[in-house]
Amino acid sequence: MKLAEIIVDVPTMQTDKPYTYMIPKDLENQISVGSRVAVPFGRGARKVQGIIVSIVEKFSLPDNFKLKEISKVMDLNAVLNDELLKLSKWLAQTTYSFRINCIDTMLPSAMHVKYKRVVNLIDDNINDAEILQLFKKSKSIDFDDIDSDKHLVNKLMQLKKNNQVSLEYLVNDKAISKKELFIEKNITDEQIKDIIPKLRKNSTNQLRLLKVLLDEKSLNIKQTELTKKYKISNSTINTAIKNQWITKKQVEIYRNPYKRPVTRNYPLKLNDDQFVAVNTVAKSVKKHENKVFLLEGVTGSGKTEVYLQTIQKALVDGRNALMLVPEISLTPQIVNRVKGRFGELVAVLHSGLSKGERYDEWRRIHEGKAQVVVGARSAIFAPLQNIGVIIMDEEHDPSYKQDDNPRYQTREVAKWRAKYNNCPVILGSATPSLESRARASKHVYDLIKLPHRINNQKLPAVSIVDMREELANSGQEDFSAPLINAIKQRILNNEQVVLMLNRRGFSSFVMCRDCGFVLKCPNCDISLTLHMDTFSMKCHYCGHEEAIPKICANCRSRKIRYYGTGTQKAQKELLKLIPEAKVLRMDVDTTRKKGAHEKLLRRFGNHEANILLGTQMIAKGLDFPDVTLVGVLNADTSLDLPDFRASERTFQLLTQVSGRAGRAEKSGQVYIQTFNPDNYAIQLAKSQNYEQFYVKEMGIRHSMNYPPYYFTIKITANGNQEQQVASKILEISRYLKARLNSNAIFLGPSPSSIAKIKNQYYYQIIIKYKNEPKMHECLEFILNYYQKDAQKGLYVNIDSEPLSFM
Ligand SMILES: Nc1ncnc2c1ncn2[C@@H]1O[C@H](COP(=O)(O)OP(=O)(O)OP(=O)(O)O)[C@@H](O)[C@H]1O
Ligand SMILES: [Zn+2]
Ligand SMILES: [Zn+2]
Repeated sequence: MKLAEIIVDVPTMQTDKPYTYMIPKDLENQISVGSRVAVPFGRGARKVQGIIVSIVEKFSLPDNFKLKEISKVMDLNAVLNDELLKLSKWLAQTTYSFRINCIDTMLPSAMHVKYKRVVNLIDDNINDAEILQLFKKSKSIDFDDIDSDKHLVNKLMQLKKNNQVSLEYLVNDKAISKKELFIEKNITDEQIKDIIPKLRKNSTNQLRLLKVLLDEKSLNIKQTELTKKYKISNSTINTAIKNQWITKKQVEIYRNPYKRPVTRNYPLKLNDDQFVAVNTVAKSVKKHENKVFLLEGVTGSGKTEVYLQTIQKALVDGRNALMLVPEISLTPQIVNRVKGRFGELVAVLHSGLSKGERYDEWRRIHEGKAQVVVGARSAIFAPLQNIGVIIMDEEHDPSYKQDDNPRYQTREVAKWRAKYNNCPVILGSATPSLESRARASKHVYDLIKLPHRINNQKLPAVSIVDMREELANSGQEDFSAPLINAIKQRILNNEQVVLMLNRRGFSSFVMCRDCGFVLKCPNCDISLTLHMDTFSMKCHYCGHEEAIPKICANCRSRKIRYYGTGTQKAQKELLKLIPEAKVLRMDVDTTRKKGAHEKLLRRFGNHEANILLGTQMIAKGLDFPDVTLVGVLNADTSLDLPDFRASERTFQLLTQVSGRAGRAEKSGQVYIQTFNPDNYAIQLAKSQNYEQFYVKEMGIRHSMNYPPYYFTIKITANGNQEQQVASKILEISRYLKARLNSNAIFLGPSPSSIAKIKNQYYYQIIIKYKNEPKMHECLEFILNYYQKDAQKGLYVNIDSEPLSFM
């Protein structure tokens, strides 16, 4: 007999210990390692999802030893191969999360299972009116629809005892593949020519159909094509089926998210630096050598072309390629460049796709039909095999770290997969993360530099505008005189402008001018954000929404002031100052609809506007030759964050956005408006000198004992009883202090910077450490030990190398 070791998904009590189940004879052929199954768990009929991690053959079991059987196989083929199964194990260990969690993250969301309870009517002769009413429409009903009705539930439980109804637990996923009806020719052209003369005179519709069949070279036509293009009615089709001329069949098709044809592009002739870069990496690709390259190339130095030609080399060697970009929907330009180069071989995974589209792309990769995968963070788990190179563009980007369980850093996963596949990784950026640059200094990574822009075009000239003076002189706080003049000049020259409003998320709010009262969310410790599109106040954490107040809730004053420089407000302001400007606004409000982002960029590319005004989302990847001016309206907001990475983020953002100017023949100019003109991050962004910034910032990190000199761990506890949460985190802190070296530095325990979200209180400790052989073991203990509290609604989370300390 065959037994399977299965990791099960029991939401209230997670564990990585596999459970053993019998494989029923009739399922033996359908099951393999890496398959998802539904299994009974615990007492009762409850079923949960599980994944098979190994299969063993046994001749007999000890007496009295009973094993439960697998109930159902959820996939026809294993969903996880050997590599991804091993990866899930490593991921669970290094991110302090549970393996089933990791597996769920690795699969497209369409495959995430839904648990459902249904009640089936067994005994038709029940004469209770209420129960009969319940089962009037169908013999099985959704238990979740009625489970709040205690009276009804009691009745049903009684009936269940009498075996008159049964309760069933179902495990289903939402993965639906799309099917379309096709018409298949059943007769040869010769036969058609025979039939035509024999048709009755008035059978004009039949005649038309036969003629189409003669003209159509292929044997398969979509039914919709027959009806729409050739205007053949469904009744004609049905008659033809009766005559056995044609048959209907269902064909599974892949949804193609890219309806717009991409223009083909061809490899460019590389400049010397690019040539060296491509060939250095290609050597490793060829030798199946596991190495990490840090490609440090200034903005507009042609990094993308280096990626594309390296991918080409891998394909020529018969291997596949994985390319990651941050939040891909934000950079349709890059997707088009990859698709335009490699066409049908490319699969794209990103959050802008519908669930179904994502699932289809995933299956294309799973079935080996795609050789190049481009995607955002979670694409690192694409089931691509035989990988020859992994590329991470903008490797410093914060979106590469997942801030929910499993809290992984994509870079680390990329390195793991590269090792498994014996291939190189390219980490590319104009402003590498300090961690990566430091590793390159220590020769853990190989550093490749592209120090010049394409065609030796100069980096744009950056001017810093002191907004303290502007405010004093003209009262202007959004647009300084030099910036306005420069914009007017560009409009006259028919050149283009990119303006960035550095938003921290909560920039627009309302405040009482008399008492300073700010409206807060009743569920979260955060002020509500003003939304002019819906004319309401919203909480970005829990979705709470209410009307914009007219009267202060605190002092009843009517003097409510709207604060914050939202993009809408900036646009209005700008049009007041320059009425002839044509402005496209790009922010969360204007890009909510699918494809809106791409459309805006296309319109800008077509010169339908001379100004693109947006939030951080315009800072990256855009490559428009006529943009000669970039303005940063408020450089300071990211500096104000109480976080040790604030300067690094600010420098990266300013350098990235500056890099949008002067990328082609015309040279570029940048204005950075700031209230902190002397800050080093802003000063160094002026010279766009990454290396200098790196040295300076490393000095500060060293003196403050911050990463990359220290490793960091953040432990958070949350629950709805503040007292319990606080004492839990204290307990954890004591436990660790007793076991770690005395030179480990503890920050906290303290409330998190947003101490309450959705009525949950958050407390945290941060530990900075150098060498702690016991750390891993201690954290695993904490993770497992506090599972018992999860059932009571008290949660403990561990974040290894958190992005921020907030
Ligand atoms: N060898 C080359 N010859 C001519 N043009 C090139 C070459 N390589 C790249 N380019 C062009 O130079 C421009 C900038 O290149 P690319 O967008 O790859 O830069 P990048 O380094 O990725 O920039 P950023 O980091 O700012 O996004 C693009 O329009 C690209 O087509
Ligand atoms: Zn007030
Ligand atoms: Zn809220």
